[in-house]
Amino acid sequence: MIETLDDLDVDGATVGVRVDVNSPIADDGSLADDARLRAHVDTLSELCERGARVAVLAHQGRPGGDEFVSLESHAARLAELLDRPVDHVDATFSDAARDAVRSLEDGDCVVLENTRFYSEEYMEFDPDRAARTHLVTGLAPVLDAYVNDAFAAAHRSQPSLVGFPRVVPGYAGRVMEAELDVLGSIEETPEPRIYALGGAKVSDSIDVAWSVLEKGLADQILTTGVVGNVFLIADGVDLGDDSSDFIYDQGYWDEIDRAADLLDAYGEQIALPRDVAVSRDGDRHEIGINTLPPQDGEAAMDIGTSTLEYYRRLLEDAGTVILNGPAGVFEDDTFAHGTRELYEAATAVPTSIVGGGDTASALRHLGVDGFTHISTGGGAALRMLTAEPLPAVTVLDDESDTNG
Ligand SMILES: Nc1ncnc2c1ncn2[C@@H]1O[C@H](COP(=O)(O)OP(=O)(O)OP(=O)(O)O)[C@@H](O)[C@H]1O
Ligand SMILES: O=C(O)[C@H](O)COP(=O)(O)O
Repeated sequence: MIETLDDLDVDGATVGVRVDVNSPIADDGSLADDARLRAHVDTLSELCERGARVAVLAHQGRPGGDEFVSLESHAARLAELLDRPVDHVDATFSDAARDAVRSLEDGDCVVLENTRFYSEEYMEFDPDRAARTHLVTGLAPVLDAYVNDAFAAAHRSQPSLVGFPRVVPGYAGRVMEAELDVLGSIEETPEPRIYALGGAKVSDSIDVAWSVLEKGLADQILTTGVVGNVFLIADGVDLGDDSSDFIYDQGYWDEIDRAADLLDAYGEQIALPRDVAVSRDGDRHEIGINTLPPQDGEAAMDIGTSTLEYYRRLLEDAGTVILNGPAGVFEDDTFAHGTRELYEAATAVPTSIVGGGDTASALRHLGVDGFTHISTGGGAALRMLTAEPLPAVTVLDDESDTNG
């Protein structure tokens, strides 16, 4: 049983709080979206109000990427959201970091620097080895407790996620608790259970499809987005050179064979698009599967109206729907229709769960709400939706008996 903030004697304790505020970054280096920061406000406010001294740990971006930046602007935004001063220190486990943490008063909060500025944090370790990294051995001596609220990163076994609970009593924060409550009991959600898999991460979606069909978790899979296009090609549909080239360029050509194997094994449970939308003379133009391929220069950018009608009918009988990935290129208004309508229809299902950080921001952008649960996690949510354990959760669970 994982311990939560309810089990933590907070008053005057110095608490390291791992959050996931990995966010889109604008060209000028500022935060382009604060949704992930907002998600952690409850945990951080509660700890500060209960008198903890809070040291926030987080990563941002990946080494070498455009979004690999300091957490300075995250700290400034957190100060606004928490309505209290939040300092930023440009160190994570050095003397400067320890001094900043030691000088906290009850209710104070400091954001330490991007954990991934240190190479070990971008490696995966087992928890014992992670506990011996510089990050953990450097910072743990000034912490009385460790709270993991970073559900969206819990599929990574990186030091700041799995190392601390080995050496400091570990607890789940409020985001982690809520996510585990919903996603940890997928098997108990009402049946029939439909998984709607779209977006562009084709290999991840095929992994999920295999796993949930094999385990009997899914009664039906609805395919959309690039995932749907790959399944159509696997089923022998000629989507034309533009869609095929796109799939090839994205490195997903081999996935067509995996999709074909899946169709052989579970074809009756996998629904494929019945039409697609392309851009013709600057307008949306829908083409039925039987009249494909499209003209040169036309790629399948969205599911069409017949597909939506078909999928809506299937959703009418569902007890649970689990959605991941947009149904089309939702960033372009012309092709946002499929995503908006499919997700809208899903809100009428008794239990509707959305996995995926990018999907969540798409829904905000499209103004669709009313789901039972929208996960803060992308990869982490996908892994839980297949009922697979997350390393950062497993270690909290393993250590909970030894918490003081
Ligand atoms: N038919 C299509 N052709 C090309 N791109 C598409 C198509 N359908 C969807 N996409 C693209 O897929 C992208 C989103 O896919 P992705 O798999 O990253 O979503 P996600 O699951 O929400 O991500 P995350 O798991 O990070 O939350 C969008 O940028 C969208 O434009
Ligand atoms: O955005 C995410 O999915 C998490 O923050 C994990 O980031 P990563 O995929 O770079 O490890």
